[in-house]
Amino acid sequence: MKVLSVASEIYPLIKTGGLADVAGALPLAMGHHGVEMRSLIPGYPAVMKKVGKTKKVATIPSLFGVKANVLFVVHEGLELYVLDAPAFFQREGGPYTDALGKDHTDNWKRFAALSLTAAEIAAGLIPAWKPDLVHAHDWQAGLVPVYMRYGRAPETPSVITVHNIAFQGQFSPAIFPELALPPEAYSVDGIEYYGDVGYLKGGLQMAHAITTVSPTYAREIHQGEFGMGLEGLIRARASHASGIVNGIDTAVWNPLTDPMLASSFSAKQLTKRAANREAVMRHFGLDGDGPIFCVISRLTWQKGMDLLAEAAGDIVAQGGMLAILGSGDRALEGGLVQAASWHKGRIGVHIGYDEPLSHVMQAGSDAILIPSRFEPCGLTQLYALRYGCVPVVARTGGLADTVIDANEAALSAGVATGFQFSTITADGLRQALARVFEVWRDPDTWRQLQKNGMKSDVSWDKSAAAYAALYARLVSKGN
Ligand SMILES: Nc1ncnc2c1ncn2[C@@H]1O[C@H](COP(=O)(O)OP(=O)(O)O[C@H]2O[C@H](CO)[C@@H](O)[C@H](O)[C@H]2O)[C@@H](O)[C@H]1O
Repeated sequence: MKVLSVASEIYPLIKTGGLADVAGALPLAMGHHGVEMRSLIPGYPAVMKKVGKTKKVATIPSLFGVKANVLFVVHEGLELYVLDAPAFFQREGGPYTDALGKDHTDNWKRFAALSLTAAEIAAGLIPAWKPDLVHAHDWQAGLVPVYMRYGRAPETPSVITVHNIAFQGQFSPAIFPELALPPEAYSVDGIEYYGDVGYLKGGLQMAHAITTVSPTYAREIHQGEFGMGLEGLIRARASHASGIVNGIDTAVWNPLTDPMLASSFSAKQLTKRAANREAVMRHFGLDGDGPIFCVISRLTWQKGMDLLAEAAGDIVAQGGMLAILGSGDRALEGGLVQAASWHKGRIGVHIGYDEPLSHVMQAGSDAILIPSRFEPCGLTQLYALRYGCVPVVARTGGLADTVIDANEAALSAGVATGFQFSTITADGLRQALARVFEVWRDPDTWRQLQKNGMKSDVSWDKSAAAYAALYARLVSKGN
């Protein structure tokens, strides 16, 4: 079966968050399930530079008024169609923002262009490779099912995956006439969304199936608190929606072979984590001998980083250390930097994005803190499990589905892998930290937690099989 995946970022070419990891790992995992998955991605400068020599497979003379080519290349096992439309994608800055971090004002057009190209590929733009199904990710690809339904591929099944329903791609209705859609598309059954145009809304309405990245989040978004305005639509389409938990690329994230580590290790040689611990301490200027808690995150309200700032002093008071890597909200960044200046040698902050450092932190820290208010799946707890770094997580979304809390029952059954807390407040986090310190003081139990985590199946195997079954069902139905 041929499946076209459409995403606005893909590891290892361009990444701002977890979407890239999933978009980069899923195609490789699907290969083991008889699915030939190719990915359509925008030709940002970083992508064009890294892929090197490409082959032109299609030309679109006027894509919203600009000339575009579709290029094909195989990069690190990924079969890629790159949308080379310099007017849209050859820009300074990130995939969505300019060099100053401001959203491009024409993002609606840039990602409509990506989506329309995907629909054209579904309709046969590249005769040698016509997909049996198209899988769109997040709002940036939200219009893919819309263009397919209203265009020339209404029969080809489509799936949309929601990685975070908080990001919806909501734009002024003034853009509608420029989207090259028929007038009836601007309706409650189409892309109209509270008087605006909603890209994710349109995708959720039109896709043949909806998935999100964990079973718990799939249930949570039925409620207003989590659905963020889309809960009614999610409920109406519940019979077409499901949750499939993310896996991770266990070849990239392998503590035995990871070239980014100071020292490789396995569950049998946990003492070899020590060199990584030293590297973390050096990088963050830490000098204690208690447990190291790490945070690798966007520094935002979603991720509970204000709660972390409130509870940081408690970690130090109990003899722990804290290493924070992230960027995001300026006020939250400032609060954490200030905590570090108050607790020199105990709290270290690195504002920025650093992939190799994130690997070393997972390999050298004792625990990772993830106090998210909501978390569709979460990947850092999965990397942590694999690297013997014990996850301490809020009980929400995929965090609830992937970490087994170290309560008495789970500890005595020998299955606990981390700590969960359900009151997602600074006090809830403090209480969890008290439990963490208690177990930390018992090295045998702590080691057992690490080993259980390292044994957990965080690979794509099961989830790729679930996607393969979903694709097969949709394709065999005729849609
Ligand atoms: N400063 C930094 N330096 C280096 N690496 C950093 C970093 N900050 C974050 N990262 C990395 O970026 C990724 C973030 O993954 P998350 O699962 O937290 O996803 P995110 O919230 O971006 O995406 C959404 O999509 C994913 C994928 O479906 C869901 O898991 C998640 O719940 C949802 O919110 C991880 O690989 C992490 O290591």
